[in-house]
Order: sequence, then C-alpha cells, then structure tokens
Amino acid sequence: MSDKQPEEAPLVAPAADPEDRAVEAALRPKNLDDFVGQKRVRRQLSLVLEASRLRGRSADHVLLSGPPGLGKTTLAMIIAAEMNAPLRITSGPAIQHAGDLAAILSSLTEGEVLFLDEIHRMSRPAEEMLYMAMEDFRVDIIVGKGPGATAIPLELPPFTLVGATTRAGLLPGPLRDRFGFTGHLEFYSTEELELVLRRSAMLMDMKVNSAAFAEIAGRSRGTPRIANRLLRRVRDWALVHGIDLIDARSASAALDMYEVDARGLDRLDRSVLTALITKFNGGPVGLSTLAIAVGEEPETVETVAEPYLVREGMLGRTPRGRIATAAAWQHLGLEMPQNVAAAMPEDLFSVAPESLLDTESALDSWAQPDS
Ligand SMILES: Nc1ncnc2c1ncn2[C@@H]1O[C@H](COP(=O)(O)OP(=O)(O)OP(=O)(O)O)[C@@H](O)[C@H]1O
Ligand SMILES: [Mg+2]
Repeated sequence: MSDKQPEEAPLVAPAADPEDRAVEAALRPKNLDDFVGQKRVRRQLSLVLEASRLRGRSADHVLLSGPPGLGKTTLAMIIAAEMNAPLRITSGPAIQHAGDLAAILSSLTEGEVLFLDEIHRMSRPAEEMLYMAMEDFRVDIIVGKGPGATAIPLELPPFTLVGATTRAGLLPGPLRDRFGFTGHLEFYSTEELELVLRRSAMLMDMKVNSAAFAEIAGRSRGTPRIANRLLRRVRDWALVHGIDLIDARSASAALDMYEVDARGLDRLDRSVLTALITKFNGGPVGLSTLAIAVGEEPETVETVAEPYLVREGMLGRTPRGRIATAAAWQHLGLEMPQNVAAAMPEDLFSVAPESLLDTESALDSWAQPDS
C-alpha cells in the first residue's frame, strides 16, 4: 500500500473515495453500443461475441491491454453482459498461490466470464495452471506435499477468460498465445471524449454547453476516466458558485484548480518532464533513475505517465534512455539549449508514436541496462 495522500495519486488512478467510485461505476457503459470510440477493438470484439453466440459456445479468451482508465474493466463487464453470462472478478496480485486460482477456477459455472485484472502480476505457478485451464479446461489439483504429492485432474466447465494488463509486453508468450482475441486500447480523441462527457452529463443531469464539453475533453489526457472525473469536479465547482449552465469559462476556471493543464498534463506528467529537463538536462536517462527523481515507482512512470507523454510527442524512449523533446521544453516554457538539440536522435519520430507504444517488449529490453 502507498502511504501517499489520496490527492497525490495520479489523476488517472481508480477512484479512492467510495462516493467517487460509485459515480464511476454508474457512468460505465453497459453494452458495446454505448461504449464510445475504440472502433477497431469494438468491431472485432463484437464479431467474436456474435460468432460464439451463434455457435452456442462460450466466447474465446480475450486479452485487453492499454494505459489505465481507457476502458478495460468496462469492456470485461460488457463482454459478460453481451454474452448474458455471470462475471467473476479477480486480479493477478490477489492470486498468490496456484491454489487460489484453482479454487476460483473449480467454482466457475458453464459460460461464466472470469475477469483477471493486472494479469501480468500473477505468480508463476498460477500462470502455469492457467495455461492448462485456458487450453484444455482442466486443472491439476495437487494433494499432499513432497514425494507423496499427487495431482488430481479436474475438468472445468467451458468459461471465458478476460485478462487485462497495462503491460502487454510483460506477458510471457505462451500466455499471450492462449488468448483467441487481443485488443489494444488507444487513447481517445477529443471528439470521442466529448461524446463520453455528453453521455455522463446527461446521466448526472448537468447542463453543459458544447464549448465547455470541448474544454473538458481537451484536458482529459485522452482518457475517459479522467474526463468523467474532471466533469464531476466541474459540477462541484458550478454548484458552489451557483452556476446552472456550465460554459467554457466556468469549465476552465474549475479545471485550473485541479492542476490539469491545457494539454491535459497532470502533476505527475509535468514532474516527469521537469525532472528530465532540470535534473538530467533533457536526458537520456534510465527509467529507474528518472522514477527515483520524481519519487514514483518505475512502473507508475512507465505505465501511467509515459504513454501519454510519448503520444503527445514530449517524451522519447530511446535505447539509451528517456529524453525530453523540444515540445517538452517548450511546454514548460524553457528553451532547449543548442547542444541538447544537436544531440537529439534524428529519427526519434520517424516512427509513429503509436508504434512506439506497441513495441512494449522492445522497450522493456531497452530499459534493462539501467533499471
Ligand atoms: N469507451 C468508453 N465510453 C464511455 N465511458 C468509458 C469508456 N471507457 C471508459 N469509460 C469510463 O471510464 C472509467 C474507467 O474505465 P475502466 O475502469 O474500464 O478503465 P481501465 O482500463 O480498466 O483502467 P485501469 O487500468 O486503471 O483498471 C469507467 O468508469 C467508465 O465510465
Ligand atoms: Mg480496470
């Protein structure tokens, strides 16, 4: 557990406050049609689900990957709802021993959807048990200890595993291969976030004009969870100020209070860039060194802050470490020194930022020497 104050958690972290959590749950779309954006994943997934409905079978196992707050848990719930199947929720860190997993698997009913969040954090023995369960719908229950231990095979009813991870690159190949469908969630466009916000505002009975939706969407870091969270903060602000119809001015006045800047960078994003620039002269610097400089876990920097900074073209992940681009210096109102500019790798953005994100395994190996 972290000993940080809740308000220091990154903006994208799941809600800590129970009331916030309840609102977050209420705003979750319940079916694929209400799920905004992610067109490719949505279309492919709907085909997978439709096909299994027609065959009268449980759906193929599904792996969902992508940065926090983009809709992995929401999609898992939608899969269960669309398949009209019960949903069981657990997570990698909750499964310490293979026995924990065996207990869950052996109590599944036919067609049930098992959602395994943070699947990359499962223990090794549990992972191996999962291979067999996914492939053959069977587990070996080990009874006894030492030389006298015996494995009792147990048949499982067909079920659908939905795995979610922010670190697809960390999943071992054999596990990844056992998913029939893998969907990688991308950051949302501002237009898509406006749709998310319109739907949420309607559910929360708020009056918001188009310019205000655009203002909030533009600061939401490509992330529906943040969009919804900012909308609630704007609602609070409007309530306190006695404002009925929220316009762009109220929205931006409200949001300025929450340290989300006009490009959608939150405090963690900015502190990563600030450290990179002021402490390491723009890099390159290794992930773990950078993480220490901002007082965060490397995993948090890598999965929470970096994907968005890379997408915004402010941070580069190179074989020698992380570097701040000219856009980052500019965003912080600093001038990039000549010698730093000259040392920038020329081909940094010859590959699309999205493909930088897709090569997570390559990045993990790049990160090795200094992490
Ligand atoms: N496509 C979408 N359309 C509308 N709302 C969405 C969409 N995706 C996510 N949301 C909203 O964003 C919130 C966060 O989504 P969700 O919990 O599914 O993210 P996640 O990817 O599981 O994040 P984490 O990695 O932190 O577990 C949900 O409460 C939901 O209301
Ligand atoms: Mg989730």
